[in-house]
Amino acid sequence: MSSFRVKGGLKLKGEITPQGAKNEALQILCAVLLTDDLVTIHNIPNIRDANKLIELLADMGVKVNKIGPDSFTFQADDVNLKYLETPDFLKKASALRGSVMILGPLLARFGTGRLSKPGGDKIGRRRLDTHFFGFQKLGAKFEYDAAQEIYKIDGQNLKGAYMLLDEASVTGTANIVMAASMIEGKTTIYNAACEPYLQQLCDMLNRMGAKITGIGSNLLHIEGVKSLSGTDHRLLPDMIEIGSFIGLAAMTQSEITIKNAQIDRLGIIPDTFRRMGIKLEFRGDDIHIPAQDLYEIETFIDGSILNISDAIWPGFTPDLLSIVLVVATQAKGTVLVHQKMFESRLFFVDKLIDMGAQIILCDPHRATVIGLERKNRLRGIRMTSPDIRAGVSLLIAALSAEGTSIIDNIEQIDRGYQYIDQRLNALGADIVRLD
Ligand SMILES: CC(=O)N[C@H]1[C@@H](OP(=O)(O)OP(=O)(O)OC[C@H]2O[C@@H](n3ccc(=O)[nH]c3=O)[C@H](O)[C@@H]2O)O[C@H](CO)[C@@H](O)[C@@H]1O
Ligand SMILES: C=C(OP(=O)(O)O)C(=O)O
Repeated sequence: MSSFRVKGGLKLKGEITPQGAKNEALQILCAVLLTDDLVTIHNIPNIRDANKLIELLADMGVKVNKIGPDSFTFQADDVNLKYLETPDFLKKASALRGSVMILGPLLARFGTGRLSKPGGDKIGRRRLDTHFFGFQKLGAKFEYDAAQEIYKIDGQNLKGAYMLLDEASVTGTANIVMAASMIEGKTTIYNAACEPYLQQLCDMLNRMGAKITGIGSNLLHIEGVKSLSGTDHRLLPDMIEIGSFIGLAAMTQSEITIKNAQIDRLGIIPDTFRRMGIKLEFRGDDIHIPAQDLYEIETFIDGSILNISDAIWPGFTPDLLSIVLVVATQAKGTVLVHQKMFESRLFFVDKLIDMGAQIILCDPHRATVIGLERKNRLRGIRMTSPDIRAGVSLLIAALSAEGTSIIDNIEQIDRGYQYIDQRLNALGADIVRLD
């Protein structure tokens, strides 16, 4: 288990370029299984989850070649389906959440798929029902071996169908879209997730020869095709990393410019930080955050306390609520953070309270933060990172705190933020990795 030693209280300054998007990478990497042609992907972040998925694909027989610092080619022309039965596959697949999206491509292309319970953050119940409901609608047979925790999915001659998803699951929609793109007939998915990463996946599949319309909406139409061909794809900048850097700049009173942020794909994220009183300036496609002594959280029009909650896209992503929460600890004003999707994502506030923050955890889903207005600094402490986004929030808290903090279990942070210590140190932070 590795740790970060973080010296607090330093102001950062400079430019930072966001990495390629983690959650897009996981969808796009799985899509390489849909064709025996060459697929080239650029801007792949060097993070644990992407690397583990690339390794898994290689173990399945996909030919993987690194052709640039963040560019890879993939060719799935000789997939070893027998490998799916091995304990090695089941162990590796369960190490990350994104591996679940190999099922759709495997089903469409080979009529079969196997997976052990996928990993990812322990941030509450993370059911997969929507994925299997969708596959079943297409005619697949689903079996869950509870003793071994293995999901089995089989189905030759699948046929397109109409389906109304029980929830707009992000990875579920990606999985069903990939399965439906290469089977007979027309599939309609209503209540589909529609976030930018899914739009990117659908655009990529269309470039490969798929026929998907309704992209960007919650009603997708997919006309199945017989085969898909190779393509070239570039991942978007990671919007969660961008939000994290906005929060970091505000908390540490730093002047930071986030380069090439693809602002048009960030949805409601910039305005949500603006509601917290953080000044953001768009300079072309860069986001400039000036050093701010104090930021004041808005109230609602009637004067009542601001409530920031997550919602499916185009609502505010749940992955940035932990950042919002930590940023609020030094603001002027009060905010109610309501994490509707996940029931275990707010427990990390006890660490912020130990650091001196004023937070009332109302219940597992809601926390009220009363900003300290910088009258008191947070204090550096030793703490453990429970999940990827709480981990980065604790890192932001530690960077703004008085004294030194140790953050343990930083493998969680490494899951989704590439070279975060080196990149922030280049802006003037003092973070030491202790192995
Ligand atoms: C690898 C990946 O891409 N992970 C992301 C993906 O996870 P993932 O695809 O696993 O998340 P889902 O969209 O399936 O659902 C997330 C949670 O929200 C609940 N839910 C979902 C939809 C809905 O309409 N109502 C509802 O309550 C689900 O029951 C579940 O507990 O999307 C999540 C929601 O944006 C993000 O937090 C994850 O970072
Ligand atoms: C929860 C997240 O990731 P995963 O779905 O991979 O656990 C996240 O990226 O915030």
